[in-house]
Amino acid sequence: MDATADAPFSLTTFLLGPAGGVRTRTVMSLMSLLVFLMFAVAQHVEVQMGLIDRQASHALTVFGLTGAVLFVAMMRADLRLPGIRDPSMTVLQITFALVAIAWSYGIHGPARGAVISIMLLILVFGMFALSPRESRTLGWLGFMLLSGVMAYKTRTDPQRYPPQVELIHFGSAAIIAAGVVTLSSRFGRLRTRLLQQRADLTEALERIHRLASRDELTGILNRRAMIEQLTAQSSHMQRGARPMCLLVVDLDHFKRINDTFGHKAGDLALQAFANLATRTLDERDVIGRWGGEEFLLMLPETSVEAGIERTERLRQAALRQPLTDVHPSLVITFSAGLSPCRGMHDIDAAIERADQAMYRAKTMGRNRTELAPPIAGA
Ligand SMILES: Nc1nc2c(ncn2[C@@H]2O[C@H](COP(=O)(O)OP(=O)(O)OP(=O)(O)O)[C@@H](O)[C@H]2O)c(=O)[nH]1
Repeated sequence: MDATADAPFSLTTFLLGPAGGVRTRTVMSLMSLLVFLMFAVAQHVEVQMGLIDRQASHALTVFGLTGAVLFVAMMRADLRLPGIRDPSMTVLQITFALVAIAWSYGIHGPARGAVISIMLLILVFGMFALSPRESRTLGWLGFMLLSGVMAYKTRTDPQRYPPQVELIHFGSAAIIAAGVVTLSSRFGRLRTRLLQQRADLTEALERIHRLASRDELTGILNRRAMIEQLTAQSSHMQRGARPMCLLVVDLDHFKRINDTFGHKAGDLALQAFANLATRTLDERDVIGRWGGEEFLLMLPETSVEAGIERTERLRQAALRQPLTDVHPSLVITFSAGLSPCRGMHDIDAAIERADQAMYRAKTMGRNRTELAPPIAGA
């Protein structure tokens, strides 16, 4: 491999352009220039063998090589022609090649049969880059150009292009054109189906990811995704991030809401609380549904004092926002337990401490926050 390929002012970059689209297109156009060069050599040999007229061959060679060099220059300069969106100008390049092929047919005399198969090759290559409509149009264009040259030559040079032979060649060209048209339609359908399948697959993967990480009712993280977040944050702590606080929140007398207003109202209350917490807490805070009417909140890089202050903010916000959709005076309150978490090894223990503090808040009358007792030896 060329070690200088991507260096800022390397020869490769100078000649072929920066790595990426421009370089790929330049290399492709260089390859078609190479094909035109090979044709020029082949024609030269045919001239030597007396099969082609020297002047006619010369004119075609100049036409082919000039065009191919121009395409290389346009690709290298990333030049866009007005009205052509495709930076490779595939339609234009193939049209140019088809004109050269038809011209070549007109000068090749006895060796002209081979020219028809080269037209097929060009059209089949085009199918991979073009839309079915473009492929079909170019298929017909190639056929028309060849037929035009055949008709012209049978009139002007019937000795070398006898009508009977040209009829057979015309039939071959017609079969090729019909084949290209049919194949391009099938190929187009296949491509559309593949694109659709890819879009479906991407959507299904996104859905699976959502289902695997989100709580279906509230849309916040589920327990599994919450554990992942806790693990990620504690590894940040290992790399020097400040300690985090964990908060266990349990909605008060939730059974009563269900029993009084129905299960659907209970669901609404859970959604309302999840929304409120997401809106009220800091952007970096993460909330997950831990189970039933219990939530776990992770407050990264947060001191105990700041954690208490944030929990209080949430509690006050809940008091100010009655669940009017269910009942005008229905207010959700919660009991919470807060505990600092010292790292990866402390996650389970910190959740347990916060849980116990939350139960203490329940026994102390609910609608309050309790702090877990300091950790022995910390
Ligand atoms: N509507 C609804 N209810 C749920 C859901 N998950 C759990 N619950 C209900 O939440 C209630 C929890 O009741 P309890 O554990 O007795 O607690 P509580 O009534 O909140 O009382 P305290 O926690 O002591 O304040 C039960 O009635 C569960 O059925 C849910 O997804 N939707």
